Amino acid sequence: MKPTSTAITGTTDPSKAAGGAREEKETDTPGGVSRRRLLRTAGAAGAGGLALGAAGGAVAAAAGGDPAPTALASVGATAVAFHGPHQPGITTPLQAHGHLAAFDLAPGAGRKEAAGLMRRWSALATELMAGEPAGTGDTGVALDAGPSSLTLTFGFGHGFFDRTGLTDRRPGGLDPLPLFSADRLDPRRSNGDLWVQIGADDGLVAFHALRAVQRAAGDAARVRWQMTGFNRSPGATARPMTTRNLMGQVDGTNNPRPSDPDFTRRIFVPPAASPGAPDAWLAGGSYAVVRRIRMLLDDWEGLDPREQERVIGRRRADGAPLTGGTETTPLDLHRLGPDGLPVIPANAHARISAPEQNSGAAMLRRPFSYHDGIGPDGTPDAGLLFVCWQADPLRGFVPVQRKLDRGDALSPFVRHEASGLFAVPGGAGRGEYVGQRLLES
Ligand SMILES: C=CC1=C(C)c2cc3[nH]c(cc4nc(cc5[nH]c(cc1n2)c(C)c5CCC(=O)O)C(CCC(=O)O)=C4C)c(C)c3C=C
Ligand SMILES: [Fe+2]
Repeated sequence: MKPTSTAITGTTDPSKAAGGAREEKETDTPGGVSRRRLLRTAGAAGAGGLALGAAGGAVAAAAGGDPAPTALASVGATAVAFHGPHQPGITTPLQAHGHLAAFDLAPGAGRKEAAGLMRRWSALATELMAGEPAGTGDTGVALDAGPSSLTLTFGFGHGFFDRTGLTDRRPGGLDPLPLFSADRLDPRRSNGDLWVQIGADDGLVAFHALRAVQRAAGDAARVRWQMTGFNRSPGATARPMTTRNLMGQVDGTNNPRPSDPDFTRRIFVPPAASPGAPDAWLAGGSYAVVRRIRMLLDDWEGLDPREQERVIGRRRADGAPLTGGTETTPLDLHRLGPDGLPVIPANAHARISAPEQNSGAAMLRRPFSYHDGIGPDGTPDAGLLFVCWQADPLRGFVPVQRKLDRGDALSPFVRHEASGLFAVPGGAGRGEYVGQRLLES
């Protein structure tokens, strides 16, 4: 099916918005329409503010001809840049579809094979994120679609450094996370030598990228685990909103914002004190903590909605604090109710996890919901693929989770089932691959 669109809002890539100033080769779809041309059409329409009717393609088809290519909807046309100071997929707005995958280097594979793999994956990410096919052997799954905000993000786990003979370059932030008392972790679905996060606003584009990543791994690495998640689709709500999780809560309100003065310091690894420091290669990178957190939805949904709100400390309808205001009003942690007790309970999740309760510890939460079917007892295997980003896990996830583990009102309704910690290198410059500064040092 050819893409049609109802409105075009342009892309995040100025070269596309300008109507295809880029030089890459064009590739033909089976219908004879170049994907490159489709993207250019979208960009040109976006630049001119043109709105196209969804019926356009249907009219052409009814006339018996091959329908003229029409511009992609803005959802499909939006492209995220792969090259830059930081990898994509960290500050990129949440996408509707996500895949997380961990790989282990294959027996016998070492630094040379790891470097080759990162070179291949970086080239692949550059193509796919621009809406290009994955080289000559493309599977065709995404042929009709634009980049759809696709991002690919790559990280290294603890074992990667031993396997590649780079143990002395392993950053301290990769020391294993402590085991928390409520953890019920499955080691087969935890950690891994390499980690890939894929996000896109189209399910086929996301799957296509996952499959291409797996194929490009070749003999160098094997999938250790893979998880699939989702978020709200762009355009599903009347106005852009913070997404909801599967408990129905507005989730992500009090995230650090790129406009915050301390955002970069909190989320990205600073330049090393000396160029020879073991983790100098990680400057501009970040650490991702990944947790598969199952929600015990039957228990949660059995709770009175007012009790649900006290568990979090925010209203379910709009995410506003129980102390009043709107979603973005700060929590008033000191306000007492007529009973003399805090309006936001002492064990409310938002209170316990707030930076002011944790010596300023903060992280950028960027999760996907997941649903992996319904068990024989009727229980949904559903919850949150919790992904959070920070410059140092010991000043982000760890102290907050330690505190949540001791007395979070949400704990009886969730179960941490898998965990991963990955060092995510800074972004690649043009002609560079992700991790090159480590692997070729
Ligand atoms: C260790 C870190 C955290 C885990 C694990 C975690 C799990 C988790 N959270 C929710 C739902 C909500 N969390 C909210 C806020 C919030 N959560 C964390 C940290 C972890 N959450 C932080 C740092 C914050 C921000 C606190 C603040 O500054 O106010 C909220 C409120 C809305 C918001 O700010 O996003 C909700 C809702 C679930 C369901 C969950 C595990 C499944
Ligand atoms: Fe939370």
